[in-house]
Amino acid sequence: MAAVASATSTVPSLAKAVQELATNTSTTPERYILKESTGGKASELPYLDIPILDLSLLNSSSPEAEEELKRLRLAFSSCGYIQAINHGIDTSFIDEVHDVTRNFFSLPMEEKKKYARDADDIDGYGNDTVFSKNQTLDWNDRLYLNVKPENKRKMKVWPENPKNFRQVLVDLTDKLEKVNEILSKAMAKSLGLEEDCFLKQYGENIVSLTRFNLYPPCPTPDLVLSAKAHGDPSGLTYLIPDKEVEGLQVLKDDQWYKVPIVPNAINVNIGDQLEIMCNGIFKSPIHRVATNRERERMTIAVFFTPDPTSEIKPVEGLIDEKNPKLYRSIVDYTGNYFELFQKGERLVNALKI
Ligand SMILES: O=C(O)CCC(=O)C(=O)O
Ligand SMILES: [Fe+2]
Repeated sequence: MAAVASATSTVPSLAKAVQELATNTSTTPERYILKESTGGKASELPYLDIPILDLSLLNSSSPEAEEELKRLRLAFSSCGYIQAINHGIDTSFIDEVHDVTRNFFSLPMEEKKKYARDADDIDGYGNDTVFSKNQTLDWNDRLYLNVKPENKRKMKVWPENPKNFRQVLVDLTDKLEKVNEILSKAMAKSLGLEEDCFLKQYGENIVSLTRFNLYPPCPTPDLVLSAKAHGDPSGLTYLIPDKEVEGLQVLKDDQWYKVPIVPNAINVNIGDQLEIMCNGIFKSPIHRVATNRERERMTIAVFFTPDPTSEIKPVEGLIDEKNPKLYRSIVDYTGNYFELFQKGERLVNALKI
């Protein structure tokens, strides 16, 4: 699920990867079975009409730029998601990202376990962090890596196999950081604000972490989720979706919707910290990941998050007599997020005034 945790697991991590459990195609271990219904079969849910935004226009002075900024504002304030196209990242590079992800997860288990996360850590290869005995677990294996700032990299869990893995991850982060700058400025402009106002709140050292997700087929898809409902604790989240297999679902007006796959698009969603900075104008969407009986799914989620020492608060320019401040300020949102998440609550809501 969500971006980051300073959480420590109170129960040792699972011995078996979901990938290993998935080789038993008839039963799902009890620990993964949801106690409440998912609200209907994934295949029967409607699609969410997520606006497709041309990022090359946002960054231009063309007459269409103004129109695209309006669409950006509308998208982020209604569903909290966009499908970003013309983002400046070549299809051949996205293919390379998919290839290194697939090649890593296809390695023999002993090889992958060389990069296993420690029980009390978040970085590395593993599965759902276990906090309590009755927690329902997510049907997912993941490789979680802090990339920025550089001194937060735990190189012992950075794969050296496939050979180009590390370089691809660093390049992906650099490319998306540029996109993040363009989008953060465009978001500010779309609200009539000074263009650096969100980026400033990221502070000295922007945090970037990547989560490589593997969602193996699941024998009981209607009873199991690959990621429980959550909002991301990030500023913005960039998801490189699987090219063929859907799974992401978004909650809007109390209804779950499927997110369609748009060729070459990157899904971008508002995280909780940007919702606070925007004083609630842009919404951090609740989303989850469904399982699939037949097909494996792989995604790559890149989170950009403010420096944990930076104070996050609603931007002054959005506050006046008619529009009061709606959230209290917070330092280290991410570090405070997980405690409430485990209780089924949201920190972003707890900060509401
Ligand atoms: O894989 C997906 O579709 C979404 C993953 C996600 O929501 C997350 O990693 O926070
Ligand atoms: Fe997420």
